[in-house]
Amino acid sequence: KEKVEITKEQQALMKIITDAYNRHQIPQDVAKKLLQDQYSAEENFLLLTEMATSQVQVLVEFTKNIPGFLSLDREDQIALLKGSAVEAMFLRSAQVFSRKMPSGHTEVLEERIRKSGISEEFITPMFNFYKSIGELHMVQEEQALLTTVTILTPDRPYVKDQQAVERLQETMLDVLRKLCVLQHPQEPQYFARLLGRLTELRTLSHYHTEMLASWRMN
Ligand SMILES: COc1ccc(-c2nc3ccccc3n2[C@H](C(=O)NC2CCCCC2)C2CCCCC2)c(OC)c1
Repeated sequence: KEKVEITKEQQALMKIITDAYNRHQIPQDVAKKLLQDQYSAEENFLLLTEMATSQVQVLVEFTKNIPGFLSLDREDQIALLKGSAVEAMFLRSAQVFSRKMPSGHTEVLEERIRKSGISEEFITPMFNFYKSIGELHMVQEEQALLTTVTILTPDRPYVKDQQAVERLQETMLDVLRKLCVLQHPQEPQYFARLLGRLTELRTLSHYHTEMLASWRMN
């Protein structure tokens, strides 16, 4: 049984990324807003666009703290941000949804989202994803690293130097793999499950444009 050990450098890398991830959170808590009041489909659509916009700004600030990201070709940095923004948004939504809340709150939040204006056909895949993320019970380091791995996807459209992105992503995957083994010793396939979520995330993100276009406005 190989002894898995996170090196000092990897520890430092994880701390930088996790601190940045926690620092760059959405200003106001959308879940609290949704739990407080019921909004019309139009108001919900507006809320979503506001949240998505502020999330993109947060994402840009977060990526500046990923060691090595700013050393990438400038245009590649933009291609990576554009290519991962929707996935990062759904990943953040899943984490918001899966957060521990007082009993009954998650059910209310789910109901508010189901009735928000999003069209029926997307509700099941979206909640399947949210629940599959929730079942992983990720620690914050894993959440931060998973978002980082998503951003550093080499095969985004228009990325020129894919090798450079691949090297960075490999660095993050190595830390994430070790962290998964140490955090979930009883579940050797946990890391594989985690990466499997990224495939589900990419599929869900393909629906994004249609989800917006089919928002039920009265
Ligand atoms: C494209 O279609 C959709 C549909 C639903 C969501 C969604 N899933 C959620 C799960 C937990 C809490 C909020 C959630 N949201 C919207 C929101 O505000 N998402 C924010 C995006 C940036 C990162 C923080 C979450 C809500 C939904 C209810 C109506 C108002 C917007 C969504 O988030 C991409 C996208």
